[in-house]
Amino acid sequence: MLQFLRSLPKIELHAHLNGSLNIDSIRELAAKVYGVQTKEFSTLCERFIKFEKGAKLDECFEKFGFVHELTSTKEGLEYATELVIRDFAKDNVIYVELRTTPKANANMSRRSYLETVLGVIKKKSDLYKIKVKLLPSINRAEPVSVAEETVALAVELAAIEPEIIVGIDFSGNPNQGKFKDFIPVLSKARNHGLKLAIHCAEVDNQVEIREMIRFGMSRCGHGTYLSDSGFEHMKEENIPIECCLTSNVKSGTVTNIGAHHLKQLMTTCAPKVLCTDDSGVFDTTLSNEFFLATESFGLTKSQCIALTMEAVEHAFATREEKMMLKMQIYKYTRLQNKQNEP
Ligand SMILES: CNc1ncnc2c1ncn2[C@@H]1O[C@H](COP(=O)(O)O)[C@@H](O)[C@H]1O
Ligand SMILES: [Zn+2]
Repeated sequence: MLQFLRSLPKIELHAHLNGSLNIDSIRELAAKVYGVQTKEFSTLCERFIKFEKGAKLDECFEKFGFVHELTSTKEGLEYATELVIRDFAKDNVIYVELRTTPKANANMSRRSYLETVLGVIKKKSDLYKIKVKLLPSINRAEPVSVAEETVALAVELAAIEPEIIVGIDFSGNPNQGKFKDFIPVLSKARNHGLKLAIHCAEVDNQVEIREMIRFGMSRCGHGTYLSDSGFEHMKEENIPIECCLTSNVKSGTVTNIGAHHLKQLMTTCAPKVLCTDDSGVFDTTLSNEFFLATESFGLTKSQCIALTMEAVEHAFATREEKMMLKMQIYKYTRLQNKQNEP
């Protein structure tokens, strides 16, 4: 099964750039760009992917600082972006939507941050035979003024690269910031044609969940604490829940894999996609997330293929791109069927 899942051409719709750098790539990045190969660094790397039982979501957010240091220079960010693209491609992901929060520091403005990531996507996608889109992220823990700058940049750059910048991600620590404050800036993004992927119901805040549902979104990140009527609403509106199994379990928002809402989404035939969230921090791959789903919920190979096709449907891609992706998946499944013929 694992071999089948690794070779299956896959679609990744929920991946944070800085969270997707796996431990080997972090070491590679540190060595190549900064020449770091000390023992202390190795200890930091090991601590990075270690989660104590009963970890809290807040602890995850402290981990990002480690990678953010390594991507705080243009060179570091460039190489990190390439490594993340390479690693998804290695796992046979044929289409990935990367999301990332533009950060300003002494080395880069938010504009140059986004332009740097965009530049690498343009230069490297063909090399790794993977289609890459970019969703600039709004970090809800930061002031609204930062979100306004991010959306203004996204709108401007999307006009130049409409095939790459296709939406906005609303993320960050759900225990910080108020969704309501971001409604005007998110509306602006939507009015300019950008799709919205919103982290919604990652924690149990029913007032905010209702505000988000009322506002609307193209895709829902996590959806863990949606009420029954919330789940129904998402189904009626054909809004998929981006399910991130390992992320939810390791960060403690879901008590154990068996309790994950993917099970309910499967039984009710509600729209859903399987994603990694932060494959580096949570030490996983998309193949691994599928494998977990097969082990925990008994998903068959054909259900995994159907889930992949469903992800194509919900991708922020053009009709032509979706056709191409479906063809690639179909080709693989036909080959599999042939090989299994007696
Ligand atoms: C675990 N669940 C999650 N919930 C909410 N936001 C998350 C997240 N995982 C990651 N991020 C958001 O993505 C950033 C890292 O990637 P970038 O620096 O933007 O590339 C985090 O700092 C956080 O803002
Ligand atoms: Zn996320």
